[in-house]
Amino acid sequence: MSEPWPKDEFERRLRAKGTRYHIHHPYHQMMHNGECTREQIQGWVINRFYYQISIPIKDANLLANCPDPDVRREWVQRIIDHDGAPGEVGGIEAWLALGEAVGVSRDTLWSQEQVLPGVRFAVDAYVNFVRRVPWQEAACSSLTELFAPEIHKQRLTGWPDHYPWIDAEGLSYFRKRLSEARRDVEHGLDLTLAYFRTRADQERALDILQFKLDVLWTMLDAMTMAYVHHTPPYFNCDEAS
Ligand SMILES: O=C(O)c1cc(C(=O)O)c2c(n1)C(=O)C(=O)c1cc(C(=O)O)[nH]c1-2
Repeated sequence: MSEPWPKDEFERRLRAKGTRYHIHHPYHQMMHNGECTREQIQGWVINRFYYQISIPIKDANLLANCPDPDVRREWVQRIIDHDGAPGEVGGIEAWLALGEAVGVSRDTLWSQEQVLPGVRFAVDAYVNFVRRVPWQEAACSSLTELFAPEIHKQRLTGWPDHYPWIDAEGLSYFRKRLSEARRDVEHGLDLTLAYFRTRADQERALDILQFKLDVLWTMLDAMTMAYVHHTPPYFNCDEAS
């Protein structure tokens, strides 16, 4: 059997997975290059809302499987980050404001009527994965956040120039996530480096991270089919045909 990688090499291999992050997906590149139509931006915001509201449910499932109070005390902050607290706007509320800034009402977002089947399947696969695996594997699956600060930064710097019709106030979600993602990923990475010790474990961790990268990538594939190629099934397609 192969020797385990030293921690720094294991971490390097996890970080190397960034080449498969959805920042490189053509839909994301279009968005970043200012090539998206209003409908394509709106479609992304509508579909990503399903991810946003599923994240706290995913984290509640991890907590439900975790017997360690120290980990739970730290992890529960992720739910509060999204749901908010007295005097503190949460991520879900910030995403609703993003919706309004791009011309999508709160009711439309909450209705989930325009969530594409492929997006729903991908997000549900993530929540169900976390529900059924040991909590340490669930923690590892959050590590795509290693690569998230860069993508949030890109939006904060690029969108005001490319999409002046979007009220800049609406971008506060991305600002908020910059610091939260950095903190979360430190915790998630420490847990992962400590738990996955044998070479087989470490390879399993890389597979888990790849699964999560695939979730994010697949969401954008579904959006590409609907909003770039106008391929059914998507919201309104009956009327369009
Ligand atoms: O906008 C993005 O590209 C992006 C990516 C990710 C990610 O990498 O999973 C998350 C988020 N945003 C995000 O806002 C967020 O709250 C979040 C939580 C998690 C997670 O897996 O627990 N990922 C992400």
